Amino acid sequence: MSETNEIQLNMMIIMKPYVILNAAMTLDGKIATKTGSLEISGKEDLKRVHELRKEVDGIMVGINTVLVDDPRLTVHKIPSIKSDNPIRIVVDNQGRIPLKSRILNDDAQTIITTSNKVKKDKKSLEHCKKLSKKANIFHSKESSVNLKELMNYLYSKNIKTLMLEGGSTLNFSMIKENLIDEIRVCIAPIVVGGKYAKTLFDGEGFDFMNEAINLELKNSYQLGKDLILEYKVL
Ligand SMILES: NC(=O)c1ccc[n+]([C@@H]2O[C@H](COP(=O)([O-])OP(=O)(O)OC[C@H]3O[C@@H](n4cnc5c(N)ncnc54)[C@H](O)[C@@H]3O)[C@@H](O)[C@H]2O)c1
Ligand SMILES: Nc1nc(=O)c(N)c(NC[C@H](O)[C@H](O)[C@H](O)COP(=O)(O)O)[nH]1
Repeated sequence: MSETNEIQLNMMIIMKPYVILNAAMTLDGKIATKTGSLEISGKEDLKRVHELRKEVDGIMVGINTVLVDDPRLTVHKIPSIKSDNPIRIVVDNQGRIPLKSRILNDDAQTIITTSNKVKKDKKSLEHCKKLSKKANIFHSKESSVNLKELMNYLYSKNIKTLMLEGGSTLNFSMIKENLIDEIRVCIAPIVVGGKYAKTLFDGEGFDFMNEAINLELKNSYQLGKDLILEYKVL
């Protein structure tokens, strides 16, 4: 894993963490069913995911993943100690994380990143005040979190390697901004279908194939019943 790299923000060259997107999907590319049910990968894959969580400095998800899954984002499926847990980051424009969410527990530090929508709404502002007792808050000045600015902020907080764990909307925003360095995907031998089920990348998508992000397959192997594919983003 190369540790750091550079990006351009407002004509300036800034530093960002090395970002690995990790996800589990069905053969038909779904990362959850339309109801949010998500037991996709096998126990061997979950161990691989937790080994990766242990290796990185930070782990990031979008607000919908927190609302749907209530994840801990800690290392708990392999032997570990508290200091193995990466710093957790949630991209949450309006500061909607419920105070009882497991991501706010004491097992690791949490950074919540919000947008200028918070300052325009009294209720959000009050909720964010409560959240700030349990997490650090990064306020983006724009109406949707500026991901390049966020990457630079995380780098300044010593997060040199970052695992991105979804969901589909944040995955697309991150790849569109050229912020992902590597993709590791677990393909489970199942099919669920459903046009409303989330896929690995949703968001608005590109209009033309010539806008597609190019990848290079670096490694592939079978793990239990699943297939692991590792790509470098070109
Ligand atoms: N199988 C897997 O590996 C896996 C992993 C994680 C999540 N999931 C699933 O993904 C689903 C959630 O995905 P989703 O797409 O609904 O939501 P998401 O988790 O990607 O969160 C998206 C939200 O983040 C906020 N956001 C703020 N700034 C943003 C920006 N710059 N770009 C993008 N988003 C920004 C917005 O409110 C946006 O709606 C859940 O069902 C979850 O179970 C699956
Ligand atoms: N590798 C993998 N296989 C799956 O079958 C699946 N559904 C996920 N999904 C990841 C998602 O981010 C979940 O929200 C967390 O895995 C929740 O669990 P934690 O308490 O954080 O361990 N990941």
